[in-house]
Amino acid sequence: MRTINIGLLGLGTVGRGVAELLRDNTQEMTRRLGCEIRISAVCSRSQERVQQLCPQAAWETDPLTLVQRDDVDVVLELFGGTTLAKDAVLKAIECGKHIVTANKKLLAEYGNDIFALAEKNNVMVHFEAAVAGGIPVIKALREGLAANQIQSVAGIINGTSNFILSEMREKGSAFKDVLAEAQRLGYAEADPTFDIEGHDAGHKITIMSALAFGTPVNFGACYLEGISQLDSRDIKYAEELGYRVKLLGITRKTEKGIELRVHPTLIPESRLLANVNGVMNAVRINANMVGETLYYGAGAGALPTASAVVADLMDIARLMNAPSQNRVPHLAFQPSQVKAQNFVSMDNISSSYYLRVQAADEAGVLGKIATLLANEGVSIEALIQKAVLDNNQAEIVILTHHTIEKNVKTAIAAIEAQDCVSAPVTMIRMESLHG
Ligand SMILES: NC(=O)C1=CN([C@@H]2O[C@H](COP(=O)(O)OP(=O)(O)OC[C@H]3O[C@@H](n4cnc5c(N)ncnc54)[C@H](O)[C@@H]3O)[C@@H](O)[C@H]2O)C=CC1
Ligand SMILES: N[C@@H](CC=O)C(=O)O
Ligand code: NA
Repeated sequence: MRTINIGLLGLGTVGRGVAELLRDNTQEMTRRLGCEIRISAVCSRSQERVQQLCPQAAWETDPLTLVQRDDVDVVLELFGGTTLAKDAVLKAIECGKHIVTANKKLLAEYGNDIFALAEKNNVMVHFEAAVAGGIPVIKALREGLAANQIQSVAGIINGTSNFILSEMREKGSAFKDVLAEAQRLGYAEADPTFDIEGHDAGHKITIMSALAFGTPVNFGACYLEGISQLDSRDIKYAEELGYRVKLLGITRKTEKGIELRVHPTLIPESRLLANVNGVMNAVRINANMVGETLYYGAGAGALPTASAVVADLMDIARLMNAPSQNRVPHLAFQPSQVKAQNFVSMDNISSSYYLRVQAADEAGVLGKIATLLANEGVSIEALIQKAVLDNNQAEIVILTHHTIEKNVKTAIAAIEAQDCVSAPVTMIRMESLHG
């Protein structure tokens, strides 16, 4: 029976998961695949860990040496980061080795160079684990939905942020307290900036946007706004109005161009996405033939992520001897058809908005605010006045109809300039999820 030899870079959370999966599922995988997968070499900082998890594999300390070994056919890049991981991936491709990576940062920032080099060297780079971990959403975008024109992708694609938002809603806790809890439970990184400021979700939606619309990967075009500034009051008020607040990655094709953004978003509580809680992920894709499809599951964790890594490995094993035209293109479209397109600036996106205004609790204030919104063509869908605060202050919560973002921003600036308004206006975008 044919054997595919693997070189494994990194034996951290995901690397360990891969080693355990290959140990526990070998028989079933071989039945499906018709060939054997063997880890022949591992680059890890600890030899003891290699002996413990991959006793049959050689220990390498230098990633560039590992990728050049004759007994490595496919390199699994599970280091993370964009320094050594990038050097090792590029070197491996130059040596004609196929790649499986879980590294969304690497692909969102350097994917174009990596895929171009892979095309040139006739190798495959697979990356299912990089987006929504164990959920096969890359497979869906590249293959399952290949007969469609994709219209939009929207997803809860950062488990740490979703855990924090779920706890804030259920327990009314403050952001910083839940973050500490997420760190204690091991969900968030010691430096959780990447998760909570939207970078991780931005990397993932950037990759999905390229696959959906046939563009180069363009992380620079992605608007990022995380959850660190969210106040639990807004989550509570949103809930009273029938909405949940989620950190969404959104990409959408419009007449003006492609929208690509990550930000906290109000979603009607009846929608499935609004009910994805804790560390779970979900991605909703709208496409012109199939309509709406939704993908839900574990977006992180050793074994769910390993499930995606090893499925990629199995795809590569099947296609290794196939002519290159039989392979699925890296960015879903033929390389010659991957074309840059206009991205819509945030000022020009169309959305509805949740606004919270803190103002003097006196006659005429509501009317003044409504007029300032109307002056910019912003129409109000709902308006409630919340509890009277100290010092004769009230909070006014407004939901708007769909409008262009720059109109809302101009209206907010005018509202904030009023003497009766005593704090910056809170603005959260709302998602109608109509495609
Ligand atoms: N942890 C998760 O649930 C998920 C992780 N990912 C991605 O998978 C990749 C790996 O993530 P984790 O396993 O969580 O990270 P990790 O930090 O647990 O593991 C990385 C491992 O690589 C090792 N490493 C890094 N540079 C090395 C070097 N020069 N020589 C030897 N060893 C080196 C580290 O010591 C560590 O053991 C990242 O790109 C991450 O974004 C993707 C989806 C989910
Ligand atoms: N940090 C990520 C896990 C990997 O993608 C998350 O919290 O979802
Ligand atoms: Na995935």
